[in-house]
Amino acid sequence: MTDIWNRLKSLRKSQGDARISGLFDADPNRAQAFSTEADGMLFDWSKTMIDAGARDLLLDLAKGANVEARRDAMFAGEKINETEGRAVLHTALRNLQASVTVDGQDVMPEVRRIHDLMAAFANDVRSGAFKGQGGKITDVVNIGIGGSDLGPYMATLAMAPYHDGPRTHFVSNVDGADIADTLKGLDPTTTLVIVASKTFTTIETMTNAKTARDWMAKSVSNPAAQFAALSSAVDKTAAFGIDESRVFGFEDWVGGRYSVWGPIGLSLMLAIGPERFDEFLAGGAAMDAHFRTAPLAENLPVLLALVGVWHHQICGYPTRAVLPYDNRLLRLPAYLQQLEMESNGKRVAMDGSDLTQPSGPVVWGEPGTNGQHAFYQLIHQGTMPVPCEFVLAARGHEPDLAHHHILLAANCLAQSEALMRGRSLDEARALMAAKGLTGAELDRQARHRVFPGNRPSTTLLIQQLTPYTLGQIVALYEHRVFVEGVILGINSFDQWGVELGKELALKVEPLLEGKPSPDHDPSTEHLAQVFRQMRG
Ligand SMILES: O=P(O)(O)OC[C@H]1O[C@H](O)[C@H](O)[C@@H](O)[C@@H]1O
Repeated sequence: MTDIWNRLKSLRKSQGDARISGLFDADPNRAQAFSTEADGMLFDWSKTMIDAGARDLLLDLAKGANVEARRDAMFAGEKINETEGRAVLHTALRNLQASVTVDGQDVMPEVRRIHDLMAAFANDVRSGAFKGQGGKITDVVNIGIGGSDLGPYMATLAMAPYHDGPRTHFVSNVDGADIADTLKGLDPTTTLVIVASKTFTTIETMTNAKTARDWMAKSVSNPAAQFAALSSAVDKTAAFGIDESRVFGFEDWVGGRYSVWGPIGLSLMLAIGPERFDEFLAGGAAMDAHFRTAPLAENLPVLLALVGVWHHQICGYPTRAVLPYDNRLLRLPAYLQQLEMESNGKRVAMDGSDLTQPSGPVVWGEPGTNGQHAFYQLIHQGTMPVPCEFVLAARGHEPDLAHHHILLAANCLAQSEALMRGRSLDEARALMAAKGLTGAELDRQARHRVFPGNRPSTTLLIQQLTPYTLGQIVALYEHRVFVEGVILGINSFDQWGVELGKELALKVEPLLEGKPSPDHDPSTEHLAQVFRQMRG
């Protein structure tokens, strides 16, 4: 492995100032050769500095890290999450016909049973067979945070054209503003509250759940009857008073940020109905099948991961931007931030040794075209390249607004072209000369208008954003994160890095209330003191 890493780094060095556009000049077939199609999607990774030599070495890296064996171990239910002693089987939630054993036990009958219970409940809510104390459920509030919020929230926004159920709302932040703003205007007698928490101990979620119960108790005699719970700690849900008929459980082998496929997806299922939800699962399952069977060189998650490794670990670009040209994928970047950074933002390898390569990159983004009018300035002319990952659907959902869609798509393609091509000093000078400038002023103005170009990007092109293609996209990114983690030797399925802050929050709370709380640093003590003064 060390040898392959070194060869990749020297290959990159040897590229010097070579330009991506030069790769196209050298290989007229590059656009096709560095585009990969699978199950109706196209991943174009030609606008990068990965040439045939780099591609082969990157594939060697994947082989050397035993990506295929680790993948098979994951699907087989082996306990690949070694620091928590758990299997990693979110894939089982979307492959309902599969047979999967954990500790020698077939887990699928229970997965199917819960799936069917959820579907029956969703149908009852949607039809009005399950009622609130004031009649048919009109609104659903999902209370959860992290993986118990980001997945269903992202997917529910993405699937807006398919909504034919109750309105859905999401509360995550412990900031009372979140729940106050959400509940304002809702009718407690026709609202269903879903408490989504894998552990059912997360303080933000429990605090919000109690506030929602108090809110409901002012209007209905039995608030708990309008609550449902999604959790892998089903014993704790009873203490909250939620009847077990509305408790949908899952096992600890479903990680929080991988949990949208099962009970945590209930709000999505309520919004679009169980049949559409199953199409979402089918899209994920199709990506699983592709990931398990396609050769590495044609395997979309593997290629996405290799492009990621190339840009971050080899080229040293610290971040990557995810830029969906699809307004309904508004929350995809936030969702991917958790998926990628919580999974691969780690400094030690599975065996506890220091990582020999940088951990995963910072991931960020916004939908296009909005980002163009905000931060693309830096992407085009800042000193640090930002690899961009564009996502685009060929068709929108508004036939009457097809001209909007063409304009949207034109912007997406134009951005990746501009990033690669840039604008030379000569071109900028010609522009300024055409405006009548001359001499030093022409030079000065021209320099501001130079675009260095040679900035890498990839484009994921899908036909249309449907439940099925959304499932494909989410599973694609999940497996990409997995492959990157395997290549880096990381356990992508724990998140110890979130613990310390949670622990300290419990100790800071008394400090803010002026109660004794030892062992804080002077800055924290001072901030708490001023905070108390400001509160009056
Ligand atoms: O679903 P819960 O148990 O409430 O957890 C919610 C979230 O909080 C934790 O701190 C983790 O960082 C996340 O991975 C998790 O998704």
